[in-house]
Amino acid sequence: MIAVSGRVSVFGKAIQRVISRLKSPKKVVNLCFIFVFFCSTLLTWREAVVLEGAYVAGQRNSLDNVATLLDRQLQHNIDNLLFYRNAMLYALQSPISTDRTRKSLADFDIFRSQPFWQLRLDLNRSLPLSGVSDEFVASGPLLDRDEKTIHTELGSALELSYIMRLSDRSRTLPQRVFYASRSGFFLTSTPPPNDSKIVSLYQRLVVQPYFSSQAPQNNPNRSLKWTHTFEAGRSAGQLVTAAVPLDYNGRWYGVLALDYPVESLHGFLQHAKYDDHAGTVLLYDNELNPIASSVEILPKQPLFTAPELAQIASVVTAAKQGDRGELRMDSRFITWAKLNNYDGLLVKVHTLEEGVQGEFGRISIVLSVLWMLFTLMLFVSWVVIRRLVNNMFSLQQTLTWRANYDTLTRLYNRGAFFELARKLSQRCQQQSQPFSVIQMDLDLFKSINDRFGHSSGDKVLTHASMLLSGALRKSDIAGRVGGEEFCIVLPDTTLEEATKVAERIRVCINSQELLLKPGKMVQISASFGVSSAFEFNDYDFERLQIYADHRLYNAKLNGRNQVCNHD
Ligand SMILES: Nc1nc2c(ncn2[C@@H]2O[C@H](COP(=O)(O)OP(=O)(O)OP(=O)(O)O)[C@@H](O)[C@H]2O)c(=O)[nH]1
Repeated sequence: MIAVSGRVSVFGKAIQRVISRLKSPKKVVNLCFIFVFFCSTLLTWREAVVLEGAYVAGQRNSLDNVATLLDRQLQHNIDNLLFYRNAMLYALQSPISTDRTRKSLADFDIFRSQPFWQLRLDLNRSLPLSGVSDEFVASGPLLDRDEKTIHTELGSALELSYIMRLSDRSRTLPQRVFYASRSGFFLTSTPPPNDSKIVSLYQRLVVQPYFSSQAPQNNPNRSLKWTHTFEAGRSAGQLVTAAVPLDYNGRWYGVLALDYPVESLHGFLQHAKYDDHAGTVLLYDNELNPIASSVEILPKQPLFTAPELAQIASVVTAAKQGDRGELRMDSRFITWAKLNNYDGLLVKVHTLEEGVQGEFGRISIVLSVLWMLFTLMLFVSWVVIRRLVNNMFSLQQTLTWRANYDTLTRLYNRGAFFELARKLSQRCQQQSQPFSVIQMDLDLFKSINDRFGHSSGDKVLTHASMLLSGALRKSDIAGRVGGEEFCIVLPDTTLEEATKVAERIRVCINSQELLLKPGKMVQISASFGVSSAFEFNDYDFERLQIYADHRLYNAKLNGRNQVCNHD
């Protein structure tokens, strides 16, 4: 406790020392206000930093919610897709032969050369298999109707058609699931009627990149691949597809895939619940082509220019799946998230206008306004206090001046003059220098007052003191010691030199005529008494002043307007 109070007092003393060094109170006031301004700005800035952190976290959470929701949905669908592949693999491994499958396979053998055909086990509980002719298959470079495996594959697909029929259709993200076989048939969750469209449908399935990309030479890892049938500026008919190959016993049978129409992704983003509902969420593919967005109609101008997209790409290319991040782009705040179950990017763009309208924007505005108000108040109080301090300072200076000077003649008054004269005499004594005193009195001053009035007398006093000051060196000092009596001390000056100075002043005063009233010129004169320290071997100022006064009296007696330096 003692140590703490000791430290505080040391600190207080240090502050006092600094303040005492800053002699001007104006400087102290300026310093105090700068300190308060600096502290308030620092606090506001700290609040702004905290607020910004909360804003960034809010934006990140907002996008995270959408990313997690989309990821969960995609994960569920991909799990289903892999389940369908496993079901096909089990069926290929252990085919089930029932009357119905045998009948369907027999139908296939009958219809296989027709341009299109359809097999269905149970109208209510399974989906139809739709197929094309042997001739069509023979013409496709990736197609192959292998006689040894075709029946087993068809049987397995018929089994799958039961399972696919059971799948839940009430999904947040509408999609289509299908199996496209290299053997010239397909099974889809959105089956076509048994008509000529089957051929064009199958044709479309097997020419798309999601089919060809699953050929062993194109996908040696046999992994899931995402592909897009994408056309910039057009969303109708565009698809985002996840596809897995179906391989068994060294043969590539076909592709199991699910595709999302871009509209369904669009709808998903529009209805996804994210906290602030402000900003635009966009889904990009791995080449940063926009696929879907949370706004109904995207602005005609792309949201990002090519260099901005390149900037985003440079940040996200090194990122792994599931990574999140943010960056600032002019006035926009961009948050991005790489999805776990899709090799694309989810981006949220939050503009400055949206930010200002949001909660954080409002708090920031209030904070800025408060800071500005405080700064304004601080400035106003600074102006007022500075004015007060200025007034006090000039009042103090006036009082100090009045305490030391005579207001009429602007020479030292008696008290201040005697104090200074004493110090000067002591200094000269210490340095064994000569020291002289001149006592001066205006001649017949009373008659000037009587003839011309008191104010004219004042004018004469002012005039005489001005001539007196002008005749002195810098080291000499003069003071008004009585009504029309003046005293001058001259350090480092002998009696002879002082007498010369007195004579010079006398001549100066007497040589000029003074206009006291219109047409009334007067010539004034003064008498002088001079004494010096060497002469009396005495440096006591009061005594020297008395000697000089005595000699002044002699000068008056001898007829005035003269200098007397002896008794
Ligand atoms: N106008 C004016 N008169 C002053 C002031 N102080 C003193 N006096 C007047 O100065 C006069 C001094 O008169 P005296 O002491 O009789 O001396 P004198 O008339 O100068 O005559 P001698 O000294 O003998 O030459 C008085 O009448 C004072 O009233 C002042 O500040 N202003």
